[in-house]
Amino acid sequence: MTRFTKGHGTENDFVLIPDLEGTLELTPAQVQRIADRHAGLGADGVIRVVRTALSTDEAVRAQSHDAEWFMDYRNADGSLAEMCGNGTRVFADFLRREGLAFGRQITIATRAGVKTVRVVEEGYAVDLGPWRLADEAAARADGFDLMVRPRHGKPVPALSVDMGNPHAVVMLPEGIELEQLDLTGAPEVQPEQREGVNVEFVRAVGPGHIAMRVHERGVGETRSCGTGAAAAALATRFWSGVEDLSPWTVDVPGGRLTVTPLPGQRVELAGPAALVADGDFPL
Ligand SMILES: N[C@@H](CCC[C@H](N)C(=O)O)C(=O)O
Repeated sequence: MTRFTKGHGTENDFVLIPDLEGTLELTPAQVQRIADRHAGLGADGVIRVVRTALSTDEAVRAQSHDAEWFMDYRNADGSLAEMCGNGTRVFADFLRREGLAFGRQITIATRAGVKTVRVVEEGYAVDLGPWRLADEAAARADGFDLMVRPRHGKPVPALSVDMGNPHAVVMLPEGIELEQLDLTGAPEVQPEQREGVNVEFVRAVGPGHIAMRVHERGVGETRSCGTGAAAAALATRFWSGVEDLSPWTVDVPGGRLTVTPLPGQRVELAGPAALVADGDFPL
Protein backbone atom coordinates (compact mmCIF):
# COMPACT_ATOMS: atom_id res chain seq x y z
CA MET A 1 0.00 0.00 0.00
CA THR A 2 1.15 3.53 -0.74
CA ARG A 3 0.48 6.52 1.54
CA PHE A 4 -1.20 9.57 0.06
CA THR A 5 -2.55 12.95 1.08
CA LYS A 6 -5.27 14.77 -0.82
CA GLY A 7 -5.12 18.56 -0.95
CA HIS A 8 -6.22 21.53 -3.00
CA GLY A 9 -5.52 25.19 -3.66
CA THR A 10 -8.67 27.08 -4.74
CA GLU A 11 -10.09 23.67 -5.70
CA ASN A 12 -7.23 22.78 -8.06
CA ASP A 13 -6.80 19.37 -6.44
CA PHE A 14 -3.82 17.11 -6.01
CA VAL A 15 -2.82 13.74 -4.65
CA LEU A 16 0.52 14.01 -2.87
CA ILE A 17 2.64 10.89 -2.57
CA PRO A 18 5.53 11.02 -0.12
CA ASP A 19 8.50 9.17 -1.60
CA LEU A 20 11.12 10.62 0.69
CA GLU A 21 13.86 8.20 -0.27
CA GLY A 22 13.11 8.29 -4.01
CA THR A 23 12.28 4.62 -4.51
CA LEU A 24 9.04 5.12 -6.46
CA GLU A 25 9.00 5.41 -10.26
CA LEU A 26 5.49 6.63 -11.10
CA THR A 27 4.36 5.53 -14.56
CA PRO A 28 1.85 7.56 -16.62
CA ALA A 29 -0.65 4.68 -16.25
CA GLN A 30 -0.35 4.79 -12.44
CA VAL A 31 -0.82 8.56 -12.43
CA GLN A 32 -3.91 8.23 -14.64
CA ARG A 33 -5.38 5.64 -12.24
CA ILE A 34 -4.72 7.80 -9.18
CA ALA A 35 -6.21 10.90 -10.84
CA ASP A 36 -9.28 9.09 -12.20
CA ARG A 37 -12.35 10.67 -10.58
CA HIS A 38 -14.46 7.52 -10.87
CA ALA A 39 -12.08 4.59 -10.50
CA GLY A 40 -9.28 6.29 -8.55
CA LEU A 41 -8.71 8.97 -5.91
CA GLY A 42 -9.46 11.84 -8.28
CA ALA A 43 -7.17 14.82 -8.89
CA ASP A 44 -6.03 17.39 -11.44
CA GLY A 45 -2.44 16.51 -10.66
CA VAL A 46 -0.25 14.03 -8.80
CA ILE A 47 2.70 15.32 -6.79
CA ARG A 48 5.54 13.06 -5.67
CA VAL A 49 7.37 14.48 -2.64
CA VAL A 50 11.02 13.51 -2.97
CA ARG A 51 14.42 14.75 -1.83
CA THR A 52 15.84 17.02 -4.53
CA ALA A 53 19.21 15.28 -4.29
CA LEU A 54 17.54 11.96 -5.22
CA SER A 55 15.83 13.17 -8.39
CA THR A 56 16.81 11.33 -11.58
CA ASP A 57 16.71 14.67 -13.43
CA GLU A 58 20.13 16.34 -13.39
CA ALA A 59 18.71 19.88 -13.73
CA VAL A 60 16.53 19.22 -10.67
CA ARG A 61 19.40 17.67 -8.66
CA ALA A 62 21.41 20.85 -9.33
CA GLN A 63 18.86 22.71 -7.15
CA SER A 64 19.56 20.54 -4.10
CA HIS A 65 21.79 23.18 -2.44
CA ASP A 66 18.88 25.62 -2.41
CA ALA A 67 15.86 23.34 -1.86
CA GLU A 68 15.72 20.07 0.07
CA TRP A 69 12.41 18.92 -1.47
CA PHE A 70 11.39 18.50 -5.11
CA MET A 71 7.78 18.92 -6.23
CA ASP A 72 7.64 16.18 -8.88
CA TYR A 73 4.45 17.26 -10.66
CA ARG A 74 2.41 15.24 -13.14
CA ASN A 75 -0.83 16.17 -14.88
CA ALA A 76 -3.84 13.84 -14.59
CA ASP A 77 -2.99 12.28 -17.97
CA GLY A 78 0.43 11.26 -16.66
CA SER A 79 2.44 13.96 -18.49
CA LEU A 80 5.16 15.89 -16.65
CA ALA A 81 4.70 19.62 -16.05
CA GLU A 82 7.42 22.13 -15.29
CA MET A 83 5.46 23.98 -12.65
CA CYS A 84 2.21 24.23 -10.73
CA GLY A 85 1.49 27.46 -8.86
CA ASN A 86 -1.37 26.13 -6.73
CA GLY A 87 0.62 22.96 -6.18
CA THR A 88 3.54 24.85 -4.56
CA ARG A 89 1.25 26.18 -1.80
CA VAL A 90 -0.22 22.74 -1.11
CA PHE A 91 3.27 21.20 -1.23
CA ALA A 92 4.58 23.78 1.29
CA ASP A 93 1.62 23.11 3.60
CA PHE A 94 2.32 19.37 3.43
CA LEU A 95 6.05 19.82 4.20
CA ARG A 96 5.24 21.99 7.22
CA ARG A 97 2.56 19.63 8.54
CA GLU A 98 4.85 16.62 8.20
CA GLY A 99 7.74 18.41 9.92
CA LEU A 100 9.82 18.17 6.73
CA ALA A 101 10.27 21.95 6.58
CA PHE A 102 10.21 24.61 9.24
CA GLY A 103 9.73 28.35 9.50
CA ARG A 104 7.68 30.80 7.51
CA GLN A 105 9.71 30.62 4.31
CA ILE A 106 10.34 27.42 2.34
CA THR A 107 12.20 26.77 -0.87
CA ILE A 108 10.93 24.13 -3.29
CA ALA A 109 12.70 22.59 -6.29
CA THR A 110 10.60 22.36 -9.47
CA ARG A 111 11.33 21.58 -13.13
CA ALA A 112 11.15 25.36 -13.63
CA GLY A 113 13.74 26.13 -10.93
CA VAL A 114 13.66 26.88 -7.21
CA LYS A 115 10.54 28.65 -5.90
CA THR A 116 10.28 30.42 -2.55
CA VAL A 117 7.01 30.09 -0.67
CA ARG A 118 6.20 32.18 2.41
CA VAL A 119 3.39 32.01 4.92
CA VAL A 120 0.92 34.91 4.56
CA GLU A 121 -2.48 35.72 6.06
CA GLU A 122 -4.48 34.15 3.20
CA GLY A 123 -2.32 31.01 3.15
CA TYR A 124 0.91 31.10 1.14
CA ALA A 125 2.57 33.43 -1.35
CA VAL A 126 4.99 31.96 -3.88
CA ASP A 127 7.53 33.87 -5.90
CA LEU A 128 6.87 32.25 -9.28
CA GLY A 129 10.13 33.71 -10.51
CA PRO A 130 10.83 35.07 -13.96
CA TRP A 131 8.11 35.17 -16.60
CA ARG A 132 8.16 36.42 -20.19
CA LEU A 133 6.00 37.07 -23.21
CA ALA A 134 6.82 34.10 -25.42
CA ASP A 135 6.98 36.28 -28.55
CA GLU A 136 7.66 39.77 -27.25
CA ALA A 137 8.07 41.34 -30.73
CA ALA A 138 4.66 40.10 -31.94
CA ALA A 139 3.04 41.02 -28.64
CA ARG A 140 4.40 44.59 -28.78
CA ALA A 141 3.38 44.94 -32.45
CA ASP A 142 -0.15 43.46 -32.34
CA GLY A 143 -0.94 42.64 -28.70
CA PHE A 144 -1.34 38.97 -29.67
CA ASP A 145 0.65 36.10 -31.17
CA LEU A 146 -1.82 33.17 -31.32
CA MET A 147 -5.40 32.37 -32.28
CA VAL A 148 -7.56 30.22 -29.99
CA ARG A 149 -10.88 28.65 -30.87
CA PRO A 150 -12.93 27.21 -28.00
CA ARG A 151 -15.22 24.26 -28.82
CA HIS A 152 -18.26 25.50 -30.71
CA GLY A 153 -16.86 29.05 -30.59
CA LYS A 154 -15.23 31.58 -32.91
CA PRO A 155 -11.44 32.07 -33.13
CA VAL A 156 -10.17 34.79 -30.80
CA PRO A 157 -6.67 36.31 -30.52
CA ALA A 158 -4.45 35.22 -27.62
CA LEU A 159 -1.14 36.15 -26.03
CA SER A 160 1.36 33.49 -25.04
CA VAL A 161 3.02 33.88 -21.67
CA ASP A 162 5.85 31.68 -20.44
CA MET A 163 5.57 31.07 -16.70
CA GLY A 164 8.07 28.23 -16.74
CA ASN A 165 5.12 26.34 -18.22
CA PRO A 166 3.24 27.55 -21.32
CA HIS A 167 0.06 29.66 -21.30
CA ALA A 168 -2.16 31.33 -23.89
CA VAL A 169 -4.39 34.09 -22.55
CA VAL A 170 -7.57 35.26 -24.26
CA MET A 171 -9.44 38.43 -23.31
CA LEU A 172 -13.04 37.59 -24.18
CA PRO A 173 -14.58 40.02 -26.64
CA GLU A 174 -17.76 41.90 -25.63
CA GLY A 175 -20.81 39.70 -25.95
CA ILE A 176 -19.13 36.43 -24.94
CA GLU A 177 -19.43 35.50 -21.28
CA LEU A 178 -17.16 33.11 -19.38
CA GLU A 179 -20.14 30.92 -18.49
CA GLN A 180 -20.98 30.42 -22.18
CA LEU A 181 -17.65 28.79 -23.07
CA ASP A 182 -17.58 25.09 -23.81
CA LEU A 183 -14.38 23.83 -22.18
CA THR A 184 -15.34 20.15 -22.28
CA GLY A 185 -12.63 19.74 -24.93
CA ALA A 186 -9.29 21.43 -25.60
CA PRO A 187 -9.52 24.76 -27.43
CA GLU A 188 -7.84 24.72 -30.85
CA VAL A 189 -4.65 26.80 -30.83
CA GLN A 190 -3.00 28.22 -33.99
CA PRO A 191 -0.13 27.95 -34.64
CA GLU A 192 -0.23 24.54 -32.98
CA GLN A 193 1.92 24.37 -29.82
CA ARG A 194 4.06 21.24 -29.99
CA GLU A 195 4.39 20.87 -26.21
CA GLY A 196 0.73 21.78 -25.61
CA VAL A 197 -0.48 24.87 -23.78
CA ASN A 198 -2.70 25.88 -20.87
CA VAL A 199 -5.43 28.27 -22.09
CA GLU A 200 -6.95 30.99 -19.91
CA PHE A 201 -10.12 32.89 -20.86
CA VAL A 202 -10.40 36.22 -19.11
CA ARG A 203 -13.16 38.70 -18.42
CA ALA A 204 -12.36 42.11 -16.85
CA VAL A 205 -14.23 42.72 -13.59
CA GLY A 206 -12.84 46.16 -12.64
CA PRO A 207 -9.50 47.93 -12.25
CA GLY A 208 -6.91 45.35 -11.18
CA HIS A 209 -9.57 42.65 -11.06
CA ILE A 210 -10.28 39.85 -13.56
CA ALA A 211 -12.22 36.58 -13.64
CA MET A 212 -11.05 33.58 -15.63
CA ARG A 213 -11.70 30.00 -16.65
CA VAL A 214 -8.91 27.68 -17.69
CA HIS A 215 -8.40 24.60 -19.82
CA GLU A 216 -5.21 22.95 -18.54
CA ARG A 217 -2.79 21.01 -20.68
CA GLY A 218 -2.87 17.37 -19.64
CA VAL A 219 -6.05 17.74 -17.57
CA GLY A 220 -9.04 19.58 -19.07
CA GLU A 221 -11.01 22.35 -17.40
CA THR A 222 -9.90 22.84 -13.79
CA ARG A 223 -11.40 25.00 -11.03
CA SER A 224 -8.18 27.02 -10.79
CA CYS A 225 -4.65 27.29 -12.15
CA GLY A 226 -2.07 29.36 -10.26
CA THR A 227 0.45 29.88 -13.05
CA GLY A 228 -2.58 30.51 -15.30
CA ALA A 229 -3.93 33.20 -12.96
CA ALA A 230 -0.52 34.89 -13.01
CA ALA A 231 -0.33 34.65 -16.83
CA ALA A 232 -3.87 36.06 -17.12
CA ALA A 233 -3.13 39.01 -14.81
CA LEU A 234 0.20 39.74 -16.54
CA ALA A 235 -1.39 39.62 -20.01
CA THR A 236 -4.22 41.93 -18.93
CA ARG A 237 -1.68 44.30 -17.36
CA PHE A 238 0.31 44.23 -20.62
CA TRP A 239 -2.80 45.05 -22.70
CA SER A 240 -3.72 47.87 -20.28
CA GLY A 241 -0.40 49.61 -21.03
CA VAL A 242 0.16 50.35 -17.33
CA GLU A 243 2.91 47.93 -16.30
CA ASP A 244 3.24 48.91 -12.63
CA LEU A 245 3.57 46.72 -9.52
CA SER A 246 -0.04 46.95 -8.29
CA PRO A 247 -1.60 43.65 -7.19
CA TRP A 248 -4.29 41.92 -9.26
CA THR A 249 -7.28 39.99 -7.95
CA VAL A 250 -8.08 36.91 -10.03
CA ASP A 251 -11.41 35.13 -9.51
CA VAL A 252 -11.45 31.50 -10.59
CA PRO A 253 -14.34 29.03 -10.29
CA GLY A 254 -12.69 27.58 -7.15
CA GLY A 255 -11.99 30.84 -5.30
CA ARG A 256 -9.76 33.90 -5.40
CA LEU A 257 -6.04 34.41 -5.98
CA THR A 258 -3.82 37.49 -5.72
CA VAL A 259 -1.11 38.12 -8.30
CA THR A 260 1.53 40.74 -7.58
CA PRO A 261 4.11 41.75 -10.19
CA LEU A 262 7.55 42.05 -8.60
CA PRO A 263 10.54 44.10 -9.75
CA GLY A 264 12.85 42.39 -12.24
CA GLN A 265 10.15 40.66 -14.31
CA ARG A 266 9.12 38.33 -11.48
CA VAL A 267 5.64 37.69 -10.12
CA GLU A 268 4.11 36.47 -6.87
CA LEU A 269 0.98 34.35 -6.46
CA ALA A 270 -0.92 34.22 -3.16
CA GLY A 271 -3.86 32.10 -2.06
CA PRO A 272 -5.06 29.35 0.25
CA ALA A 273 -3.93 25.75 0.60
CA ALA A 274 -5.84 22.88 2.22
CA LEU A 275 -4.96 19.29 3.08
CA VAL A 276 -8.23 17.39 3.26
CA ALA A 277 -7.56 13.65 3.63
CA ASP A 278 -4.86 11.04 4.21
CA GLY A 279 -4.94 7.39 3.35
CA ASP A 280 -3.36 4.36 1.71
CA PHE A 281 -4.07 2.79 -1.66
CA PRO A 282 -2.61 0.04 -3.82
CA LEU A 283 -0.51 1.56 -6.62
N1 LIG B 1 -2.65 23.87 -12.07
C1 LIG B 1 -1.30 24.28 -12.15
C2 LIG B 1 -0.61 24.02 -13.47
C3 LIG B 1 -0.40 22.53 -13.69
C4 LIG B 1 0.44 22.18 -14.90
C5 LIG B 1 -0.21 22.49 -16.20
N2 LIG B 1 -1.39 21.71 -16.46
C6 LIG B 1 0.82 22.29 -17.33
O1 LIG B 1 0.83 21.23 -17.96
O2 LIG B 1 1.63 23.20 -17.55
C7 LIG B 1 -1.05 25.64 -11.56
O3 LIG B 1 -1.68 25.93 -10.52
O4 LIG B 1 -0.19 26.38 -12.01
